[in-house]
Amino acid sequence: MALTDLSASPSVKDGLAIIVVAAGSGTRLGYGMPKALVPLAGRPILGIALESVARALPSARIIVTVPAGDTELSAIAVAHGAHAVTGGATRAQSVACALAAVDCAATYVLVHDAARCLVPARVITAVVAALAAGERAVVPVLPVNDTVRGVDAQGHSAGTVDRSGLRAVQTPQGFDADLLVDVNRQAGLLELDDQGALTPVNRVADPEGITDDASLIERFARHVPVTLVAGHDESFKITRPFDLVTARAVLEERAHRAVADHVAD
Ligand SMILES: Nc1ccn([C@@H]2O[C@H](COP(=O)(O)OP(=O)(O)OP(=O)(O)O)[C@@H](O)[C@H]2O)c(=O)n1
Ligand SMILES: C[C@](O)(CO)[C@H](O)COP(=O)(O)O
Repeated sequence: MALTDLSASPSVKDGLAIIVVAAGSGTRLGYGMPKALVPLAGRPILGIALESVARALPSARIIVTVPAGDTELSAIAVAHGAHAVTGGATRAQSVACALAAVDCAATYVLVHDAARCLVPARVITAVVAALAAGERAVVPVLPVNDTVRGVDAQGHSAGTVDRSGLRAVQTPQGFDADLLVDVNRQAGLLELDDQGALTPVNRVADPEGITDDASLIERFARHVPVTLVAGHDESFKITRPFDLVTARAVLEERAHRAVADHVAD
């Protein structure tokens, strides 16, 4: 399918920056290296994530967060035309580090997990299209597939939760750039230094309950609606070892499809 390069459209061009957060340690994956460096079908997760982003947004500026002291992920970022910055102790702090490095010309900022490296282009373009249409905070979501149950302090069931009103949240999440900077400042994740430049604040912990970027909007800019768009099964986050099995299967399926499409042409 030919995709329109939304990042080259007059309303979006020059104004779109995408932050790819890759500074996590990957503890739950258990490879003893940053998750974004773990190979998937012979290529590091970060490289695959950056290719997914570039397929949808060939003209966008990309900022990648990397762990302190890293050289390998930075080299991958630079090889893909992105800019690498050292991230923070938590995901939210890493986003703040990247925001401080986004130049002030940005109108829109997308924040994407490197760990969701197989995100289809159509999800990214749906987020950008919603921003270009005037939405200020956009989140891709999926319905919840399983029955969801609460647990009490003893570990017993506290009853079934009505999942018809629940959605599982993915990335990239898209924002009006000024709004995202503003809520990061209100949350104490960013501040202005003596020269008036945005600087990340080293914190012991994140503000409570802030697990994604849109939570900051809901906490600190309640008047701004968070718009939901359709996510995708293939945007799942590689978190535990079994997710690598799924990711390999997705890549194999895509390779088969590409061969079949080529033969049919
Ligand atoms: N200090 C951090 C923590 C996380 N991330 C990024 O945020 C995304 C989602 O985080 P998660 O899946 O929790 O990654 P890790 O923190 O690496 O995983 P774990 O909790 O298992 O260590 C990942 O792309 C990760 O690299 C980041 O940039 N900086
Ligand atoms: C931001 C996120 O991908 C939304 O689902 C997710 O919350 C990040 O993962 P974490 O395990 O909560 O750090």
